[in-house]
Amino acid sequence: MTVEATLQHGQPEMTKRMQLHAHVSQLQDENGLQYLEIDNPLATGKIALQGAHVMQWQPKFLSDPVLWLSSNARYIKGRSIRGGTPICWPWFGAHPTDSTLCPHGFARVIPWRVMDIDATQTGATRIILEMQQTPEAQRQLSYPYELTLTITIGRRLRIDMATTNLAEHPFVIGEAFHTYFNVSDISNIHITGMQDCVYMDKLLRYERNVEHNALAFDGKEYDRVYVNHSADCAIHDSGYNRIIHIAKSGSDATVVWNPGAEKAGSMGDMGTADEWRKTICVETTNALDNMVVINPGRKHTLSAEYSIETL
Ligand SMILES: O=P(O)(O)OC[C@H]1O[C@H](O)[C@H](O)[C@@H](O)[C@@H]1O
Repeated sequence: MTVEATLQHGQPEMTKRMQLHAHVSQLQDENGLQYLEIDNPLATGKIALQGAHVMQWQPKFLSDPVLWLSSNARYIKGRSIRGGTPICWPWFGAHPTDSTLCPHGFARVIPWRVMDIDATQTGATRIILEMQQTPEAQRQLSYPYELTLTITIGRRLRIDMATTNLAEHPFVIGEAFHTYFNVSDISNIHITGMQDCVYMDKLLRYERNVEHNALAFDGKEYDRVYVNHSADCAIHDSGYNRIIHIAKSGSDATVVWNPGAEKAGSMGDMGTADEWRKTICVETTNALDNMVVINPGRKHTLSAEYSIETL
């Protein structure tokens, strides 16, 4: 299959498969990209090693996936996959001084390597990945650091990203789990946990306002950064009769984004027709007012845990 055909159909063909653990296989696609497929008694999941990108997670007690994955996502070296949980690191949004560098940082398009796989006491699968120090990564950030991601796939999905400063000076990072949740329809949901919080509206030149209500969506683009927001939040979905709970730590901002019809239509990888209506990004973040300073020899961890309550 050619790259063009891959773009059109959204799902690349797998050419190699290798069992790494009782519940984990490693696959390689026709473009040379590697993936992990997880199937344990509690859940199934899929991770792209480019970007340490959780593409799919579905607890076995649920009939609908929790993460949204675009039907025309691109599976190409150096491109981020549209859907799942892209990792934004070491900056969020545009690079502060160099607009030629990858938006949301390079960690989402660099290959990561598997460091360890084990099973937890509850039967979940825990996978530890480390970002590779490729020339492309070094070109964009020259000082020494270590970046690891621990992904735990079970009835809950937990992601912990640890940044260790190996340099002799402090450094500052922006970061996020840019998670695309699967919802029945954007008009069926509301999000709680942001009431009384200050947000910066990216669509109004970062104007600040206070959020008074639960968040609701009318199909127009929505792009807000809730600053100084370290509380948990929840997506209430009256169509799927479920609540997605988002618990977090090491995060002082939350971004909520949906492109709306017009922008989705211009993006090229947001799926066909109204697929954009089936997702909302709720991003566990440190950005803008809440970037993180990491001192030499210190480690900072960003964590999110997603769980589902059926109604
Ligand atoms: O297209 P991407 O680089 O993945 O970014 C997609 C979106 O990510 C975030 O949520 C930002 O707040 C948006 O401004 C941006 O459009």
